[in-house]
Amino acid sequence: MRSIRYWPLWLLLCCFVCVGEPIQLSQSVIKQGLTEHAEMLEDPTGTLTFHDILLPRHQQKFSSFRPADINRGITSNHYWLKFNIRNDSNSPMVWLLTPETSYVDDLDLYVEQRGSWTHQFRSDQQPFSMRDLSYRLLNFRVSIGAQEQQQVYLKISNRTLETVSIQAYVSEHGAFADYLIKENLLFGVYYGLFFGMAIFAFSLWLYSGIRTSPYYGYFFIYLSWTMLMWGSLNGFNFQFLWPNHPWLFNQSFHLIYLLVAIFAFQFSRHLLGTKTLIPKIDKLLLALITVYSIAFVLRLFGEYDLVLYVSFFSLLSMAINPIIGWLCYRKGNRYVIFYIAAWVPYSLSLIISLVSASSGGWSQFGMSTLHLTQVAVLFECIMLILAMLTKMRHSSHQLQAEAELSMVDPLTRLKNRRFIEQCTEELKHAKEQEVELWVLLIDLDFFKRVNDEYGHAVGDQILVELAQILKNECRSVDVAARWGGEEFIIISTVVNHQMARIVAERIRRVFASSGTQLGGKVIPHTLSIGLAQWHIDQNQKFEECLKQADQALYQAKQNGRDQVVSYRESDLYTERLRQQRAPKQ
Ligand SMILES: Nc1nc2c(ncn2[C@@H]2O[C@H](COP(=O)(O)OP(=O)(O)OP(=O)(O)O)[C@@H](O)[C@H]2O)c(=O)[nH]1
Repeated sequence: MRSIRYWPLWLLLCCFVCVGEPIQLSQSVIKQGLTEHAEMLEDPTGTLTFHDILLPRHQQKFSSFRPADINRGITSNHYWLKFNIRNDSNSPMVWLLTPETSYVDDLDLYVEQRGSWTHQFRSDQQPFSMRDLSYRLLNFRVSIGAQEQQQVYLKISNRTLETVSIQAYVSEHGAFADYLIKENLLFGVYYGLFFGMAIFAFSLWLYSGIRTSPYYGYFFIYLSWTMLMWGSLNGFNFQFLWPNHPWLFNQSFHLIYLLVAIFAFQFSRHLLGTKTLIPKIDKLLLALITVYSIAFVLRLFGEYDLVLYVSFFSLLSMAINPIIGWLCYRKGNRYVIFYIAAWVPYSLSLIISLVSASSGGWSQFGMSTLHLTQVAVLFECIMLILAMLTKMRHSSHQLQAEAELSMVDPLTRLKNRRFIEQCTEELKHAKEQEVELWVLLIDLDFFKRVNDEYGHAVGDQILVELAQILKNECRSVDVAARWGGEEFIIISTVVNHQMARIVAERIRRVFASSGTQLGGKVIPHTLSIGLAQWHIDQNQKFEECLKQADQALYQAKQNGRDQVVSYRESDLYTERLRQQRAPKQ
């Protein structure tokens, strides 16, 4: 009671107490920080009232507010700042006060105006519309007369544990309006880039197949939560997304941190393929994802303090991503280089921001390190997109190589049947090129005997030697392939039947004259060839032509082997054969 009785006296006294250099208000004052201008007092119990603060015993506890005092770590203590504002001009002015962070709970402003104190209260528990200025951060608007000095007390308090910055900024109202245009432009570009990347990632996800490239999906979700995280930290979520839901704004921070970490790890697992490359680390990531998911659910059930620490840890734990990238790089994942480049700056700035925010007095820069982290996250996302595109290119090369391999016969290294089936489609274009296409169906004579007599390995060797002869005798425009077993095929683009026969005869002759060496012995061998023209210009199907070549080959075998028979010579014979084999009516 005594203190209240004498408070006008204290008030008078306080007006003369020096609290550092007053802030000289002018049109160049934009976001003037309070360090070096203010004094501060910490109230660990949060019980001091404004009247208590005015008492000499509390006034004595005020100390100058230095940059190292800005970050208070994780706390729910209350803080008082006192400072003076002067308007030396001849006209009245309006000044604004804004805190450094969007997530401070309550602000009380006491301003001494012509001998009496006015009190204003702002809270992030109030709907956004209650703010003086439609601005992403809490704000006060105060008038000051010409040639006037005002003494100001600002109380900063949080209702729950939180990382606390007690920095606040003073701006001249008109100058702030100009500044706001630039700030909005900058944030517009910033979020525009994020939106662009999100749409790009989503499109790539749909384009590359939702199941085949899940990392695009995880990246898209990670990017979306990252955007929301910075939207919350900058205060835009409350301003634009849910202005009438302060509860949601306050609760969303830690939940979003957890979701960012969960999807960053899910994305990393799928992009890097940690499950196969580094299975132990993959299990660690899965364990972290599980812990963060549990924390997420606990917060939904109201657990606060534990989830707060887990959510900060979840952000911090993302700093292991460059190490994971490095481990995968060592295992041969070369496209990971962009992934590492993405995470190194982001991880470093994230560590600096989180450590300085959660351990008071460590940094001189308050929460301004968050700006650095915001730039780093933009760079990170660009690099991650490059990492994904590189992986996609890498995978398509791999697929191409696999596809090519699947069309090669492993024994002879010639193309195989699958290749012929595929390329006959493409060869249909030869129709316009006015060339004749000839199919040579080649079959070794009495090959079973060779296998039985000399063994399968020798049989294989003969097949390889024949393949080499086919490669040598074919031109680059022709296609030679192993059709299956001891049967080979050539599709040749020679000009006429005579030339086709010459090619076929040459193959037959070279093979017959070059017996296979086995020890000091030479194994003789021959082959037969069935030749048929593929009348592609008459829309003849390849299968039909193949049947004709097969009939010619059949006749070559019937005629005693080691010879070339063209379908034109054999057609009458095969027609007869077909009639003989046709079921009787
Ligand atoms: N060594 C080896 N033999 C093969 C391979 N593929 C098929 N063969 C053999 O080729 C032989 C083909 O025998 P057949 O179809 O009876 O024909 P052939 O003995 O050559 O008699 P004709 O064709 O009538 O002259 C079989 O013994 C198959 O085992 C292979 O990749 N390697």
